[in-house]
Amino acid sequence: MEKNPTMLFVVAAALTNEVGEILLQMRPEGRQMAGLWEFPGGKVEQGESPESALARELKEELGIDVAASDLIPLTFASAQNGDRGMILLLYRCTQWIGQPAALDSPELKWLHPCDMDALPMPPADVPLVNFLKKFS
Ligand SMILES: Nc1nc2c([nH]c(=O)n2[C@H]2C[C@H](O)[C@@H](COP(=O)(O)OP(=O)(O)OP(=O)(O)O)O2)c(=O)[nH]1
Repeated sequence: MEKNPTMLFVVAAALTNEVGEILLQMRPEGRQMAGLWEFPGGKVEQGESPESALARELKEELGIDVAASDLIPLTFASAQNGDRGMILLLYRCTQWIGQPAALDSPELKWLHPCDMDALPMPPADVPLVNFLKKFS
């Protein structure tokens, strides 16, 4: 990280329910990529581990409590984010406390990975969705 201080790390969760559906949220108006559907998550802040950043984002965005040990690394994507390189880390999560609520987005949707092609998502998410379609 020190050798590449411009790299942006983003963490995201494939929150998966008992029938294999995964939660997506719509990015709100006024934000970059508004209206696109994304995996809940956000940027890793200075001094945070990826897992504690993701647990923080899931609390802020959905109001749920997740233990860092329940975040299972799944896959990652590398993409350009404006003028910066971005690494997007996707974790599987099947255990949490609370009911996910749309605290930071206009809408939430549970859907199977094979149905995600029907929704507009950020370009960086394409390899993540392809991975989920293959291995979910
Ligand atoms: N959470 C999330 N972000 C994604 C996905 N795909 C993708 O390209 N991104 C991008 C969008 C944003 O440029 C960046 C995440 O930043 P964000 O703005 O949501 O982060 P944040 O919650 O920390 O918000 P902020 O404090 O910077 O406003 O990653 C995804 O599936 N989930």
